[in-house]
Amino acid sequence: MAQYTRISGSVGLITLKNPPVNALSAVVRQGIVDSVERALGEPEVKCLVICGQSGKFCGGADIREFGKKMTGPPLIPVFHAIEAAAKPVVAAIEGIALGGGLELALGCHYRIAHSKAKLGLPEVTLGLLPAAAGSQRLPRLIGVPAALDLITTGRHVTAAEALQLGIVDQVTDHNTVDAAVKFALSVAGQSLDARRISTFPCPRLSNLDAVFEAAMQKVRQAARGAIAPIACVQAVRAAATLPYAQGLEREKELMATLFTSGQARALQYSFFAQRAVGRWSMPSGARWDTSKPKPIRKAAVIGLGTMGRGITVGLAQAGLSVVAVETQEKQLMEAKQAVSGMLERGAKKRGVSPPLGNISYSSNIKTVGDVDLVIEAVFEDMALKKEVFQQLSAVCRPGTFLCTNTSGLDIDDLASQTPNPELVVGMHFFAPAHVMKLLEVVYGPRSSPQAVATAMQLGKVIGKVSVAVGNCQGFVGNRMLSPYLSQANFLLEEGATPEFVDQVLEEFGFAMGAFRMSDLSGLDVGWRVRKAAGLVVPGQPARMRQGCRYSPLGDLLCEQGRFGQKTGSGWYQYDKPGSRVAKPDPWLHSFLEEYRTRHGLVARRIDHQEVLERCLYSLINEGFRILEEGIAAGPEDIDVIYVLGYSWPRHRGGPMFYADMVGLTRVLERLEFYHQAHPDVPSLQPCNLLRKLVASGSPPIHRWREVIKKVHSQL
Ligand SMILES: C[C@H](O)[C@H](C)C(=O)SCCNC(=O)CCNC(=O)[C@H](O)C(C)(C)COP(=O)([O-])OP(=O)([O-])OC[C@H]1O[C@@H](n2cnc3c(N)ncnc32)[C@H](O)[C@@H]1OP(=O)([O-])[O-]
Repeated sequence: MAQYTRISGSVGLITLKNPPVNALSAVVRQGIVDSVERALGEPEVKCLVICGQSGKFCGGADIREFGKKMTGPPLIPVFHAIEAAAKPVVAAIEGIALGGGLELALGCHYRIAHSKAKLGLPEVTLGLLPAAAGSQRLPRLIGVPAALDLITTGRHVTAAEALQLGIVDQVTDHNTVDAAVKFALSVAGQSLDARRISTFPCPRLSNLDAVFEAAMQKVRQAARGAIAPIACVQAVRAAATLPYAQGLEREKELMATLFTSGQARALQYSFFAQRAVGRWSMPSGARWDTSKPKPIRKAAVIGLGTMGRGITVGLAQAGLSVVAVETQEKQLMEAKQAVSGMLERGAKKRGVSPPLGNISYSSNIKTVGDVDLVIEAVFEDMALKKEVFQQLSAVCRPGTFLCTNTSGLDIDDLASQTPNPELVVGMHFFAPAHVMKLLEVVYGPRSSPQAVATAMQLGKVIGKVSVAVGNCQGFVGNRMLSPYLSQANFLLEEGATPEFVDQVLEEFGFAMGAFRMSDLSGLDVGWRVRKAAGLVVPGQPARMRQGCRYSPLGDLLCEQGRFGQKTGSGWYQYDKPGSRVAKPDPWLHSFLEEYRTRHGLVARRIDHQEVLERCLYSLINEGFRILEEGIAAGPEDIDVIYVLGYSWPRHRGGPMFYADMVGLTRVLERLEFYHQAHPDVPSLQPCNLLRKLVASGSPPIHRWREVIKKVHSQL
């Protein structure tokens, strides 16, 4: 709702009330209409102030209403009524003014913001564009280049930057409503003709076409197939080239193409999925709201390689006291320098001083005796990790949580090295650890709900989106990646090239296809994992392991020292070791031909559809197995992991959402088709849960948890 009160005798105060972010739901919109009418009708009232309850102005349109039948007054006429008002209307912006919230403020005649407020038009991140005249008013107020930047990126700006850009008229450190009331009284009775933004001419640009061509090129490159950023550029162009009313029509047309698009649904699903994963649960029944986390004030990081350094930076930046341990003196000095550098660069970007004092460095593991939680990040070797856990059990005080950054080793096996396995969980960070948003929190069968709650809470404190998953080889992300990469290798055996497979996957929206990604992370990483799993042993049949098809292509490249970017060659050729520009490698093409001949394989023509379906459906099928086993509680967990950790294109929602969009019947049919052609590839054999979902009429994704619960209760 929107509450109307009269204050200071002649000020009409309208307070938006719709927790948690005062979104512009139908009721709130109607409340604004009624309150503005009332204030304009009361002669005593000389001016109006609009604010939001609980220190938040407005989070925009109510996303929960999207996809439902529209009720209540539409936003544009509401904002026009405010702009047309004969009495000054001042927006008192506290906390947030985002999307429709900022558009409401742009409809007002003046904007006063608190210094801590964040403002922006993030609609593009939801697959939309600012559709309450924001794409027409903002360019008129701040100019085309600045408006293009804010609208195509959706980034939030601080109050200080908003003042500098001209979005707000004043910034205060004090009570914003009081400041707005004082300001409103000071301008009451003055002409408002120069304050109605929709009447402003859009600032002219001598190189208008060049500006828009550059903007369009930039968004097309970054979009990877997303359509909203392109529509955003077109809407701002309308503002720069058309009269306001026509521009508004264009905005409406463009929004209509986006609103019902699959991409908008995928991005809004992703928005809520990232919030839903915080409401975690375990098969034991333990849940986010019944398990109390322990506060972590002091933490330790063991092993200061690339991951350990990033984790240390993340903890220190979040204000924790950190003990950073590296037993190799030389490595310790290098790490200290690297960490300090990362902290200084981060602090400079945020305009704060670097928290260098939060970290103490040591080469002696005995110095972690008084910490609340330890994150082990040593080399990915089980024997070494077990040794570290034994040492930690000896030096840490009782109750210290012991966490490991392993990317797929057995958490419970590590827990067995300690007297308190209930205090052991996995905290799987993604490189670079101080940048990537995702944190996979992995619980073993003996991990306590409090240990999970503590790790999830710590993830939130250091700015991560944490997802709680069960212990299994490769956890969720890497486990699903394995069939995806196997299919990519099998496709090479059958006639495809790395360039073709990668092109198909990058057109789908991945930042990098399977082979460019492997070259980046290093082919030797997977080789070590396969060796540890006993898959690379001389004397085994070349292309079979335990009765299943196996491709030794990656092993053969590693045996020749082709580890990817780091060695200057892998699936692609690079100018020199460390170079990032992948070039097709004639040597690899002849190697593949020779390999096929040696194994009696005949290359055949493989099309886009087959590459996409075999790589993605085998990955999705593994996702269904993970849901069936209860390793992930719901499809949202898997989708958030893939969007934030494995560059699954956000505008496709995630693997499970994509399966829902394609249609489960189709996914099942295609898996059956490919499994029939490749009976020795178990990852193509449709998972029972998928069959059950199809048999129960392929319910929409938000109802899968019910079917999963039923399946678990029958187990
Ligand atoms: C016409 C117009 O042009 C168009 C078409 C539009 O306007 S489109 C809409 C444009 N607006 C946005 O893109 C802003 C989206 N929101 C955010 O970016 C963030 O939420 C936040 C505002 C910066 C707060 O972050 P937070 O970290 O403090 O808390 P939270 O956990 O994120 O959010 C707290 C709770 O609020 C819910 N929530 C947040 N914003 C919401 C919104 N706009 N509508 C409905 N619910 C919303 C959210 O789901 C969560 O619920 P629950 O999980 O507790 O049940």
